[in-house]
Amino acid sequence: MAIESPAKVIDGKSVAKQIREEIAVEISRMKDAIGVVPGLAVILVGDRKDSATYVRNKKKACESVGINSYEMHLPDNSTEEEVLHSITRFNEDPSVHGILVQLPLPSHMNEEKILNAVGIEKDVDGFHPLNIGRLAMRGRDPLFVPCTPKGCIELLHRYGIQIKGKKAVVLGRSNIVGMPAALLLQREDATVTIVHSRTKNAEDIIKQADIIISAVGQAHMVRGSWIKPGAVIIDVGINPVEDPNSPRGYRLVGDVCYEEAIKVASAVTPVPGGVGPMTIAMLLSNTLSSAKRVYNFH
Ligand SMILES: NC(=O)C1=CN([C@@H]2O[C@H](COP(=O)(O)OP(=O)(O)OC[C@H]3O[C@@H](n4cnc5c(N)ncnc54)[C@H](OP(=O)(O)O)[C@@H]3O)[C@@H](O)[C@H]2O)C=CC1
Ligand SMILES: Nc1nc(=O)c2c([nH]1)NC[C@@H]1CN(c3ccc(C(=O)N[C@@H](CCC(=O)O)C(=O)O)cc3)C=[N+]21
Repeated sequence: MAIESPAKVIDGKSVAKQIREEIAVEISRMKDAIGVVPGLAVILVGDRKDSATYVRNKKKACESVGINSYEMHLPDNSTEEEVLHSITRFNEDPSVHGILVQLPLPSHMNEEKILNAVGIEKDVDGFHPLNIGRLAMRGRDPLFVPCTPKGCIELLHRYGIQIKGKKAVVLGRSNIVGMPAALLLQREDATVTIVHSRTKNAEDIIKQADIIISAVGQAHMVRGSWIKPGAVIIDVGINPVEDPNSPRGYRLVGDVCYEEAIKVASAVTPVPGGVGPMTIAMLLSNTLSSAKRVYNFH
């Protein structure tokens, strides 16, 4: 009987902690040398509970590494002009090096118009079309790479997983995760296929992948039988499922059926504790590089 080698858990939580420690060292080095402390501004519109939690976590993470954080909380019924006004203020404020507009915005707002207003040199989310355009072009470099896809690639690098020449499948094509993740994998010389809601035979395509990055937002969609033995799985999905045994009444699971995947794959990220903490670590990293760029400090 063949002995299955157990899949390796890709521990995003501990890698993120290590990255935060590296960032903290850099921040104190910069403060000592030139007296500058990086600043991140977060704009939150409305009262979505999940968004409020994310914003709180980002603030805590800033504090833990020594980044100044500024928060603008606007009510759900604010006008687009009010949001644009806060963005302009932060664009002009020299103590702010990164601006993040928490998504989703209330449905009456034009997301494109609002995200375009963030100065590209402070766009630490990497959502500005000019940043995405540069990410897509050969020989060009964006000022900032979107945090979640960057966190996925960073996990692969830190676990010594080769990307070059590999077959990668990305599930999902959103502007904030799937599409930039596919662009990044391609820049790393993977051969990339994107699966979305209109894809036929998704299972067959996924089964060929050496590397899977999943960002569809469908609990447990990817089953163990869809995975090639030895594949590496980065599960971005964060999906609440009912769980009467959990104090909140629900728990979070990924897009991939973890219990099945761990038996087939060579490495898997858990949810929670995988990509989520990396997203926040990359946001801190982008904010630090933004401040370094302003002062030409290396
Ligand atoms: N860990 C982290 O840091 C982060 C996690 N997330 C999580 O990642 C997930 C995806 O987020 P986001 O990209 O914003 O989501 P979106 O809803 O914007 O995009 C989902 C994508 O998945 C595709 N899709 C949906 N259902 C299926 C299906 N059954 N088969 C194949 N493709 C499908 C959609 O296809 P189509 O384009 O055809 O509609 C779309 O491209 C969510 O669970 C979210 O909570 C998001 C951001 C950060
Ligand atoms: N402008 C903008 N930028 C974003 O980057 C952005 C956004 N809007 N809107 C929402 C999504 C979602 N997102 C997450 C970040 C961290 C965790 C995270 O840290 N999760 C933990 C814990 C989750 C928990 O327990 O609640 C984990 O997976 O271990 C999750 C999700 C960033 N997003």
